[in-house]
Amino acid sequence: RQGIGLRRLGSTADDFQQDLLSSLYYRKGTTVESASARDAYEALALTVRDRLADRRARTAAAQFAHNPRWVYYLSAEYLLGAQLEQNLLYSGTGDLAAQALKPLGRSLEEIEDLDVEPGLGNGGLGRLAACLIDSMATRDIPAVGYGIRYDFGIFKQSLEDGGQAERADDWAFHGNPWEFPAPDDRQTVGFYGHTEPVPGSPVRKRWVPGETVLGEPSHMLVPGYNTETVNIVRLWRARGSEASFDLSRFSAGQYAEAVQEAVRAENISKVLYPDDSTELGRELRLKQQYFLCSCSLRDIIRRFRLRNENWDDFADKTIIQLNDTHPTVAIPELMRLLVDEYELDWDRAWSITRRTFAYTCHTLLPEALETWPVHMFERLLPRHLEIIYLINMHFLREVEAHFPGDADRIRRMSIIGENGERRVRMAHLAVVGTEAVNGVAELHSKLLRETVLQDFADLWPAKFQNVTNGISPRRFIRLANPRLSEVISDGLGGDGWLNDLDRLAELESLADDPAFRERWRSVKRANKVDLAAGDPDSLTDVMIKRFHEYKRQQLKLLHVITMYHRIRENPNGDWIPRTVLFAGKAAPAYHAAKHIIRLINAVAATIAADPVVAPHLRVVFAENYNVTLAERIIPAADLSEQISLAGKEASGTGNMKLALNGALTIGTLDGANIEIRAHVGEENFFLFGLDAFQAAEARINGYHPREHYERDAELRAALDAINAGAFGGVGREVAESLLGWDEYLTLADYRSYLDCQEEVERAWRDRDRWTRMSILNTARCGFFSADRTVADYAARIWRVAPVPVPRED
Ligand SMILES: CCc1ccc([C@H](C)CC(=O)N[C@@H]2O[C@H](CO)[C@@H](O)[C@H](O)[C@H]2O)cc1
Repeated sequence: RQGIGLRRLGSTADDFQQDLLSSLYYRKGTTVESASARDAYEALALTVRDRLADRRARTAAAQFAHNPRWVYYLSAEYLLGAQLEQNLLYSGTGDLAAQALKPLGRSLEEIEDLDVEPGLGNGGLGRLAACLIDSMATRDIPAVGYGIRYDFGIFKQSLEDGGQAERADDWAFHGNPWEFPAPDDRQTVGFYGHTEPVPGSPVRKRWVPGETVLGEPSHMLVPGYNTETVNIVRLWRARGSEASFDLSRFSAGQYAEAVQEAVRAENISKVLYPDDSTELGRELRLKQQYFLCSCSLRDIIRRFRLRNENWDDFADKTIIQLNDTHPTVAIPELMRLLVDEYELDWDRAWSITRRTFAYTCHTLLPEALETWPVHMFERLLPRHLEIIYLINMHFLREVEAHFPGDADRIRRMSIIGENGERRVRMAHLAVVGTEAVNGVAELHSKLLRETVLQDFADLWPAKFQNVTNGISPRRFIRLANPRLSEVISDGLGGDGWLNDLDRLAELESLADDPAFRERWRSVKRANKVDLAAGDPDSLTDVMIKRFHEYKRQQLKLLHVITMYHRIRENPNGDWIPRTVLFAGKAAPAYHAAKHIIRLINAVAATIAADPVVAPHLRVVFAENYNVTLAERIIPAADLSEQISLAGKEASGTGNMKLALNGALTIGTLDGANIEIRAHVGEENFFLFGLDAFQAAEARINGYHPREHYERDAELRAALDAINAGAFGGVGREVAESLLGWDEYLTLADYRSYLDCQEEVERAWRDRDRWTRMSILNTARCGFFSADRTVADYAARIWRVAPVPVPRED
């Protein structure tokens, strides 16, 4: 195929205008006169997409020619956020777009409101995946993200009489102009069925699936910032096979039966599971995980064989990062493909497989570590269970060799859990089948080595690493906070810092400049006016994250109730006006978390209705927290609540986003809080509470939450008020669990937290001190760029180097 030259897309305002009109006429089939707002949005999206596709073509050619080691990021979740603003920024066409929309009588703001965000994730893990693929492109690393194109993303949250209500999120109801369907790259995926021996081969088997579905990919462009590279994220959607529509049944009037096979197939990618910490063990979820892995591995092998024919080069040309245990079944799937379909012998296949995969663990919660019943595996993936047994057999021999006669260790480390129902321990399989295992913050990685995965760290110490999370500065300060970005670019002479976030350190000297501090304060105030959550001069105290008892939104609530009591007891006190803003979703089946949401809204209503307290204190619950809302709240925050029980939050990434935007953190020594405090300086961080070791000790030495209730009058008053029904009779379940087991030592940390909040108020009263601390937080957050995170993965785990993409072909 000879490369015929494509006429390059012009870069002038007129070129852009012409391209927008041609998209409107030829791709939307309408005219300027009759174009709807959505027509204008889609025409604009296609015009911007073309410019990125131009770079994509050159990227694909350069990367293909280089035949590098490819990074494949396998994730069941991606929280990509809204695309238009990002792609306007990354294509440098923001002003051209605003200009070109004028003749259509449309403004960019109006059009941007039509840009939905694909909510294909729950929280931290999904957003991290999006930040990392953004940084891989920005760092010119050849990479592909693989995921699932759920028809329905994370549910839409609304409040109904103070409680969370969920509605299906049909995110692509109006279509998605940012994706390229690629039906030619469809893959066939099998389920159920049985295996048959292959004559003459002791190991190979023939799997006869009982059911097959098609996996159809569509990809979205992942542009790098200030570079030519444009990578892709490929999302798989399940379809019934061509023959899945049963015409005879249809013509017999059995309409449902006629389409049932297709419906069954499509159900696989129908909806994202909304749990972010408790595995429900649903078979459909395992089906989703295998569907993702089988489609992606076949696509990866197809790409490998385009440039390579020797299987022994596979691991040198491929590194697959497993985003938590959710895609771990990819390990036995690659073994199945290499042994059963490509007829490699077991040991050769295993050495390739182990060198191909790496695993990132994102949690410490035992209930979040996935295990699947052996009987479910046997039914759904019979061949994979056989392969897992073989992997386990070889592995336990290795354990036996290292720790002869240590039966208990064998039982603890086995991939198959035998206590009670036999279950496949996916984290064990992930550690055994990969060459690198990492946690997502120093403390988390240390606790992984010393607790949940200690046995494995004893056996393979070199395998365990840490790669502290990071965030995309393009989305979470440049796009979210243009005012602050402008102040920074003025101070640093241009926006180079967006590709080199450590340059923020140059701001430190400006912290002593009163004029700069004044500008800094006015930006924060303007962002608070935009957010309109409350009095822009009040201390905006923000807690935005998924609801979970370990994150301790309940502790923030006890502080609010105590403030409420204090103000009522001393109405004329010199109170600092404070706006407490909560946002976040609870997994629909997580009732304890939903009780906390209900109590927050009841307390908010009680305070709002109280003429004595309302002038000083306001509680707001912002509905339907997602990436777009985060981009609105973070720039307006003064105080960042990172108050999880030490040892429970693997890292956190919201903490990084808030600190980068000049919010001061009140937090425990948990996850990345520790590293944030180390970078911004202890004097610029409000620390409280037990550390991870003390928390573990407290539980071991017998923890009695009632003792704190008895001992602390303000705490007792807060809990008694809840139990007395002071807040619309809501919240008794919350008080009960705190006075009962209090799993996350909320009462133990209450007093230290309250004292720390007084420290916060003392600092707030000194505006210059607060503003200096805020500037220094931003200046010292360079480390938390996802570009640094990706550079760490590339150097220490992926062992890949950037592949530059030429500006012109
Ligand atoms: C099986 C159900 C399930 C689903 C998702 C998860 C995720 C691992 C939960 C998650 O999002 N973890 C968060 O990952 C972030 C990115 O590394 C960290 O910053 C957060 O601390 C961690 O809670 C666990 C269990």
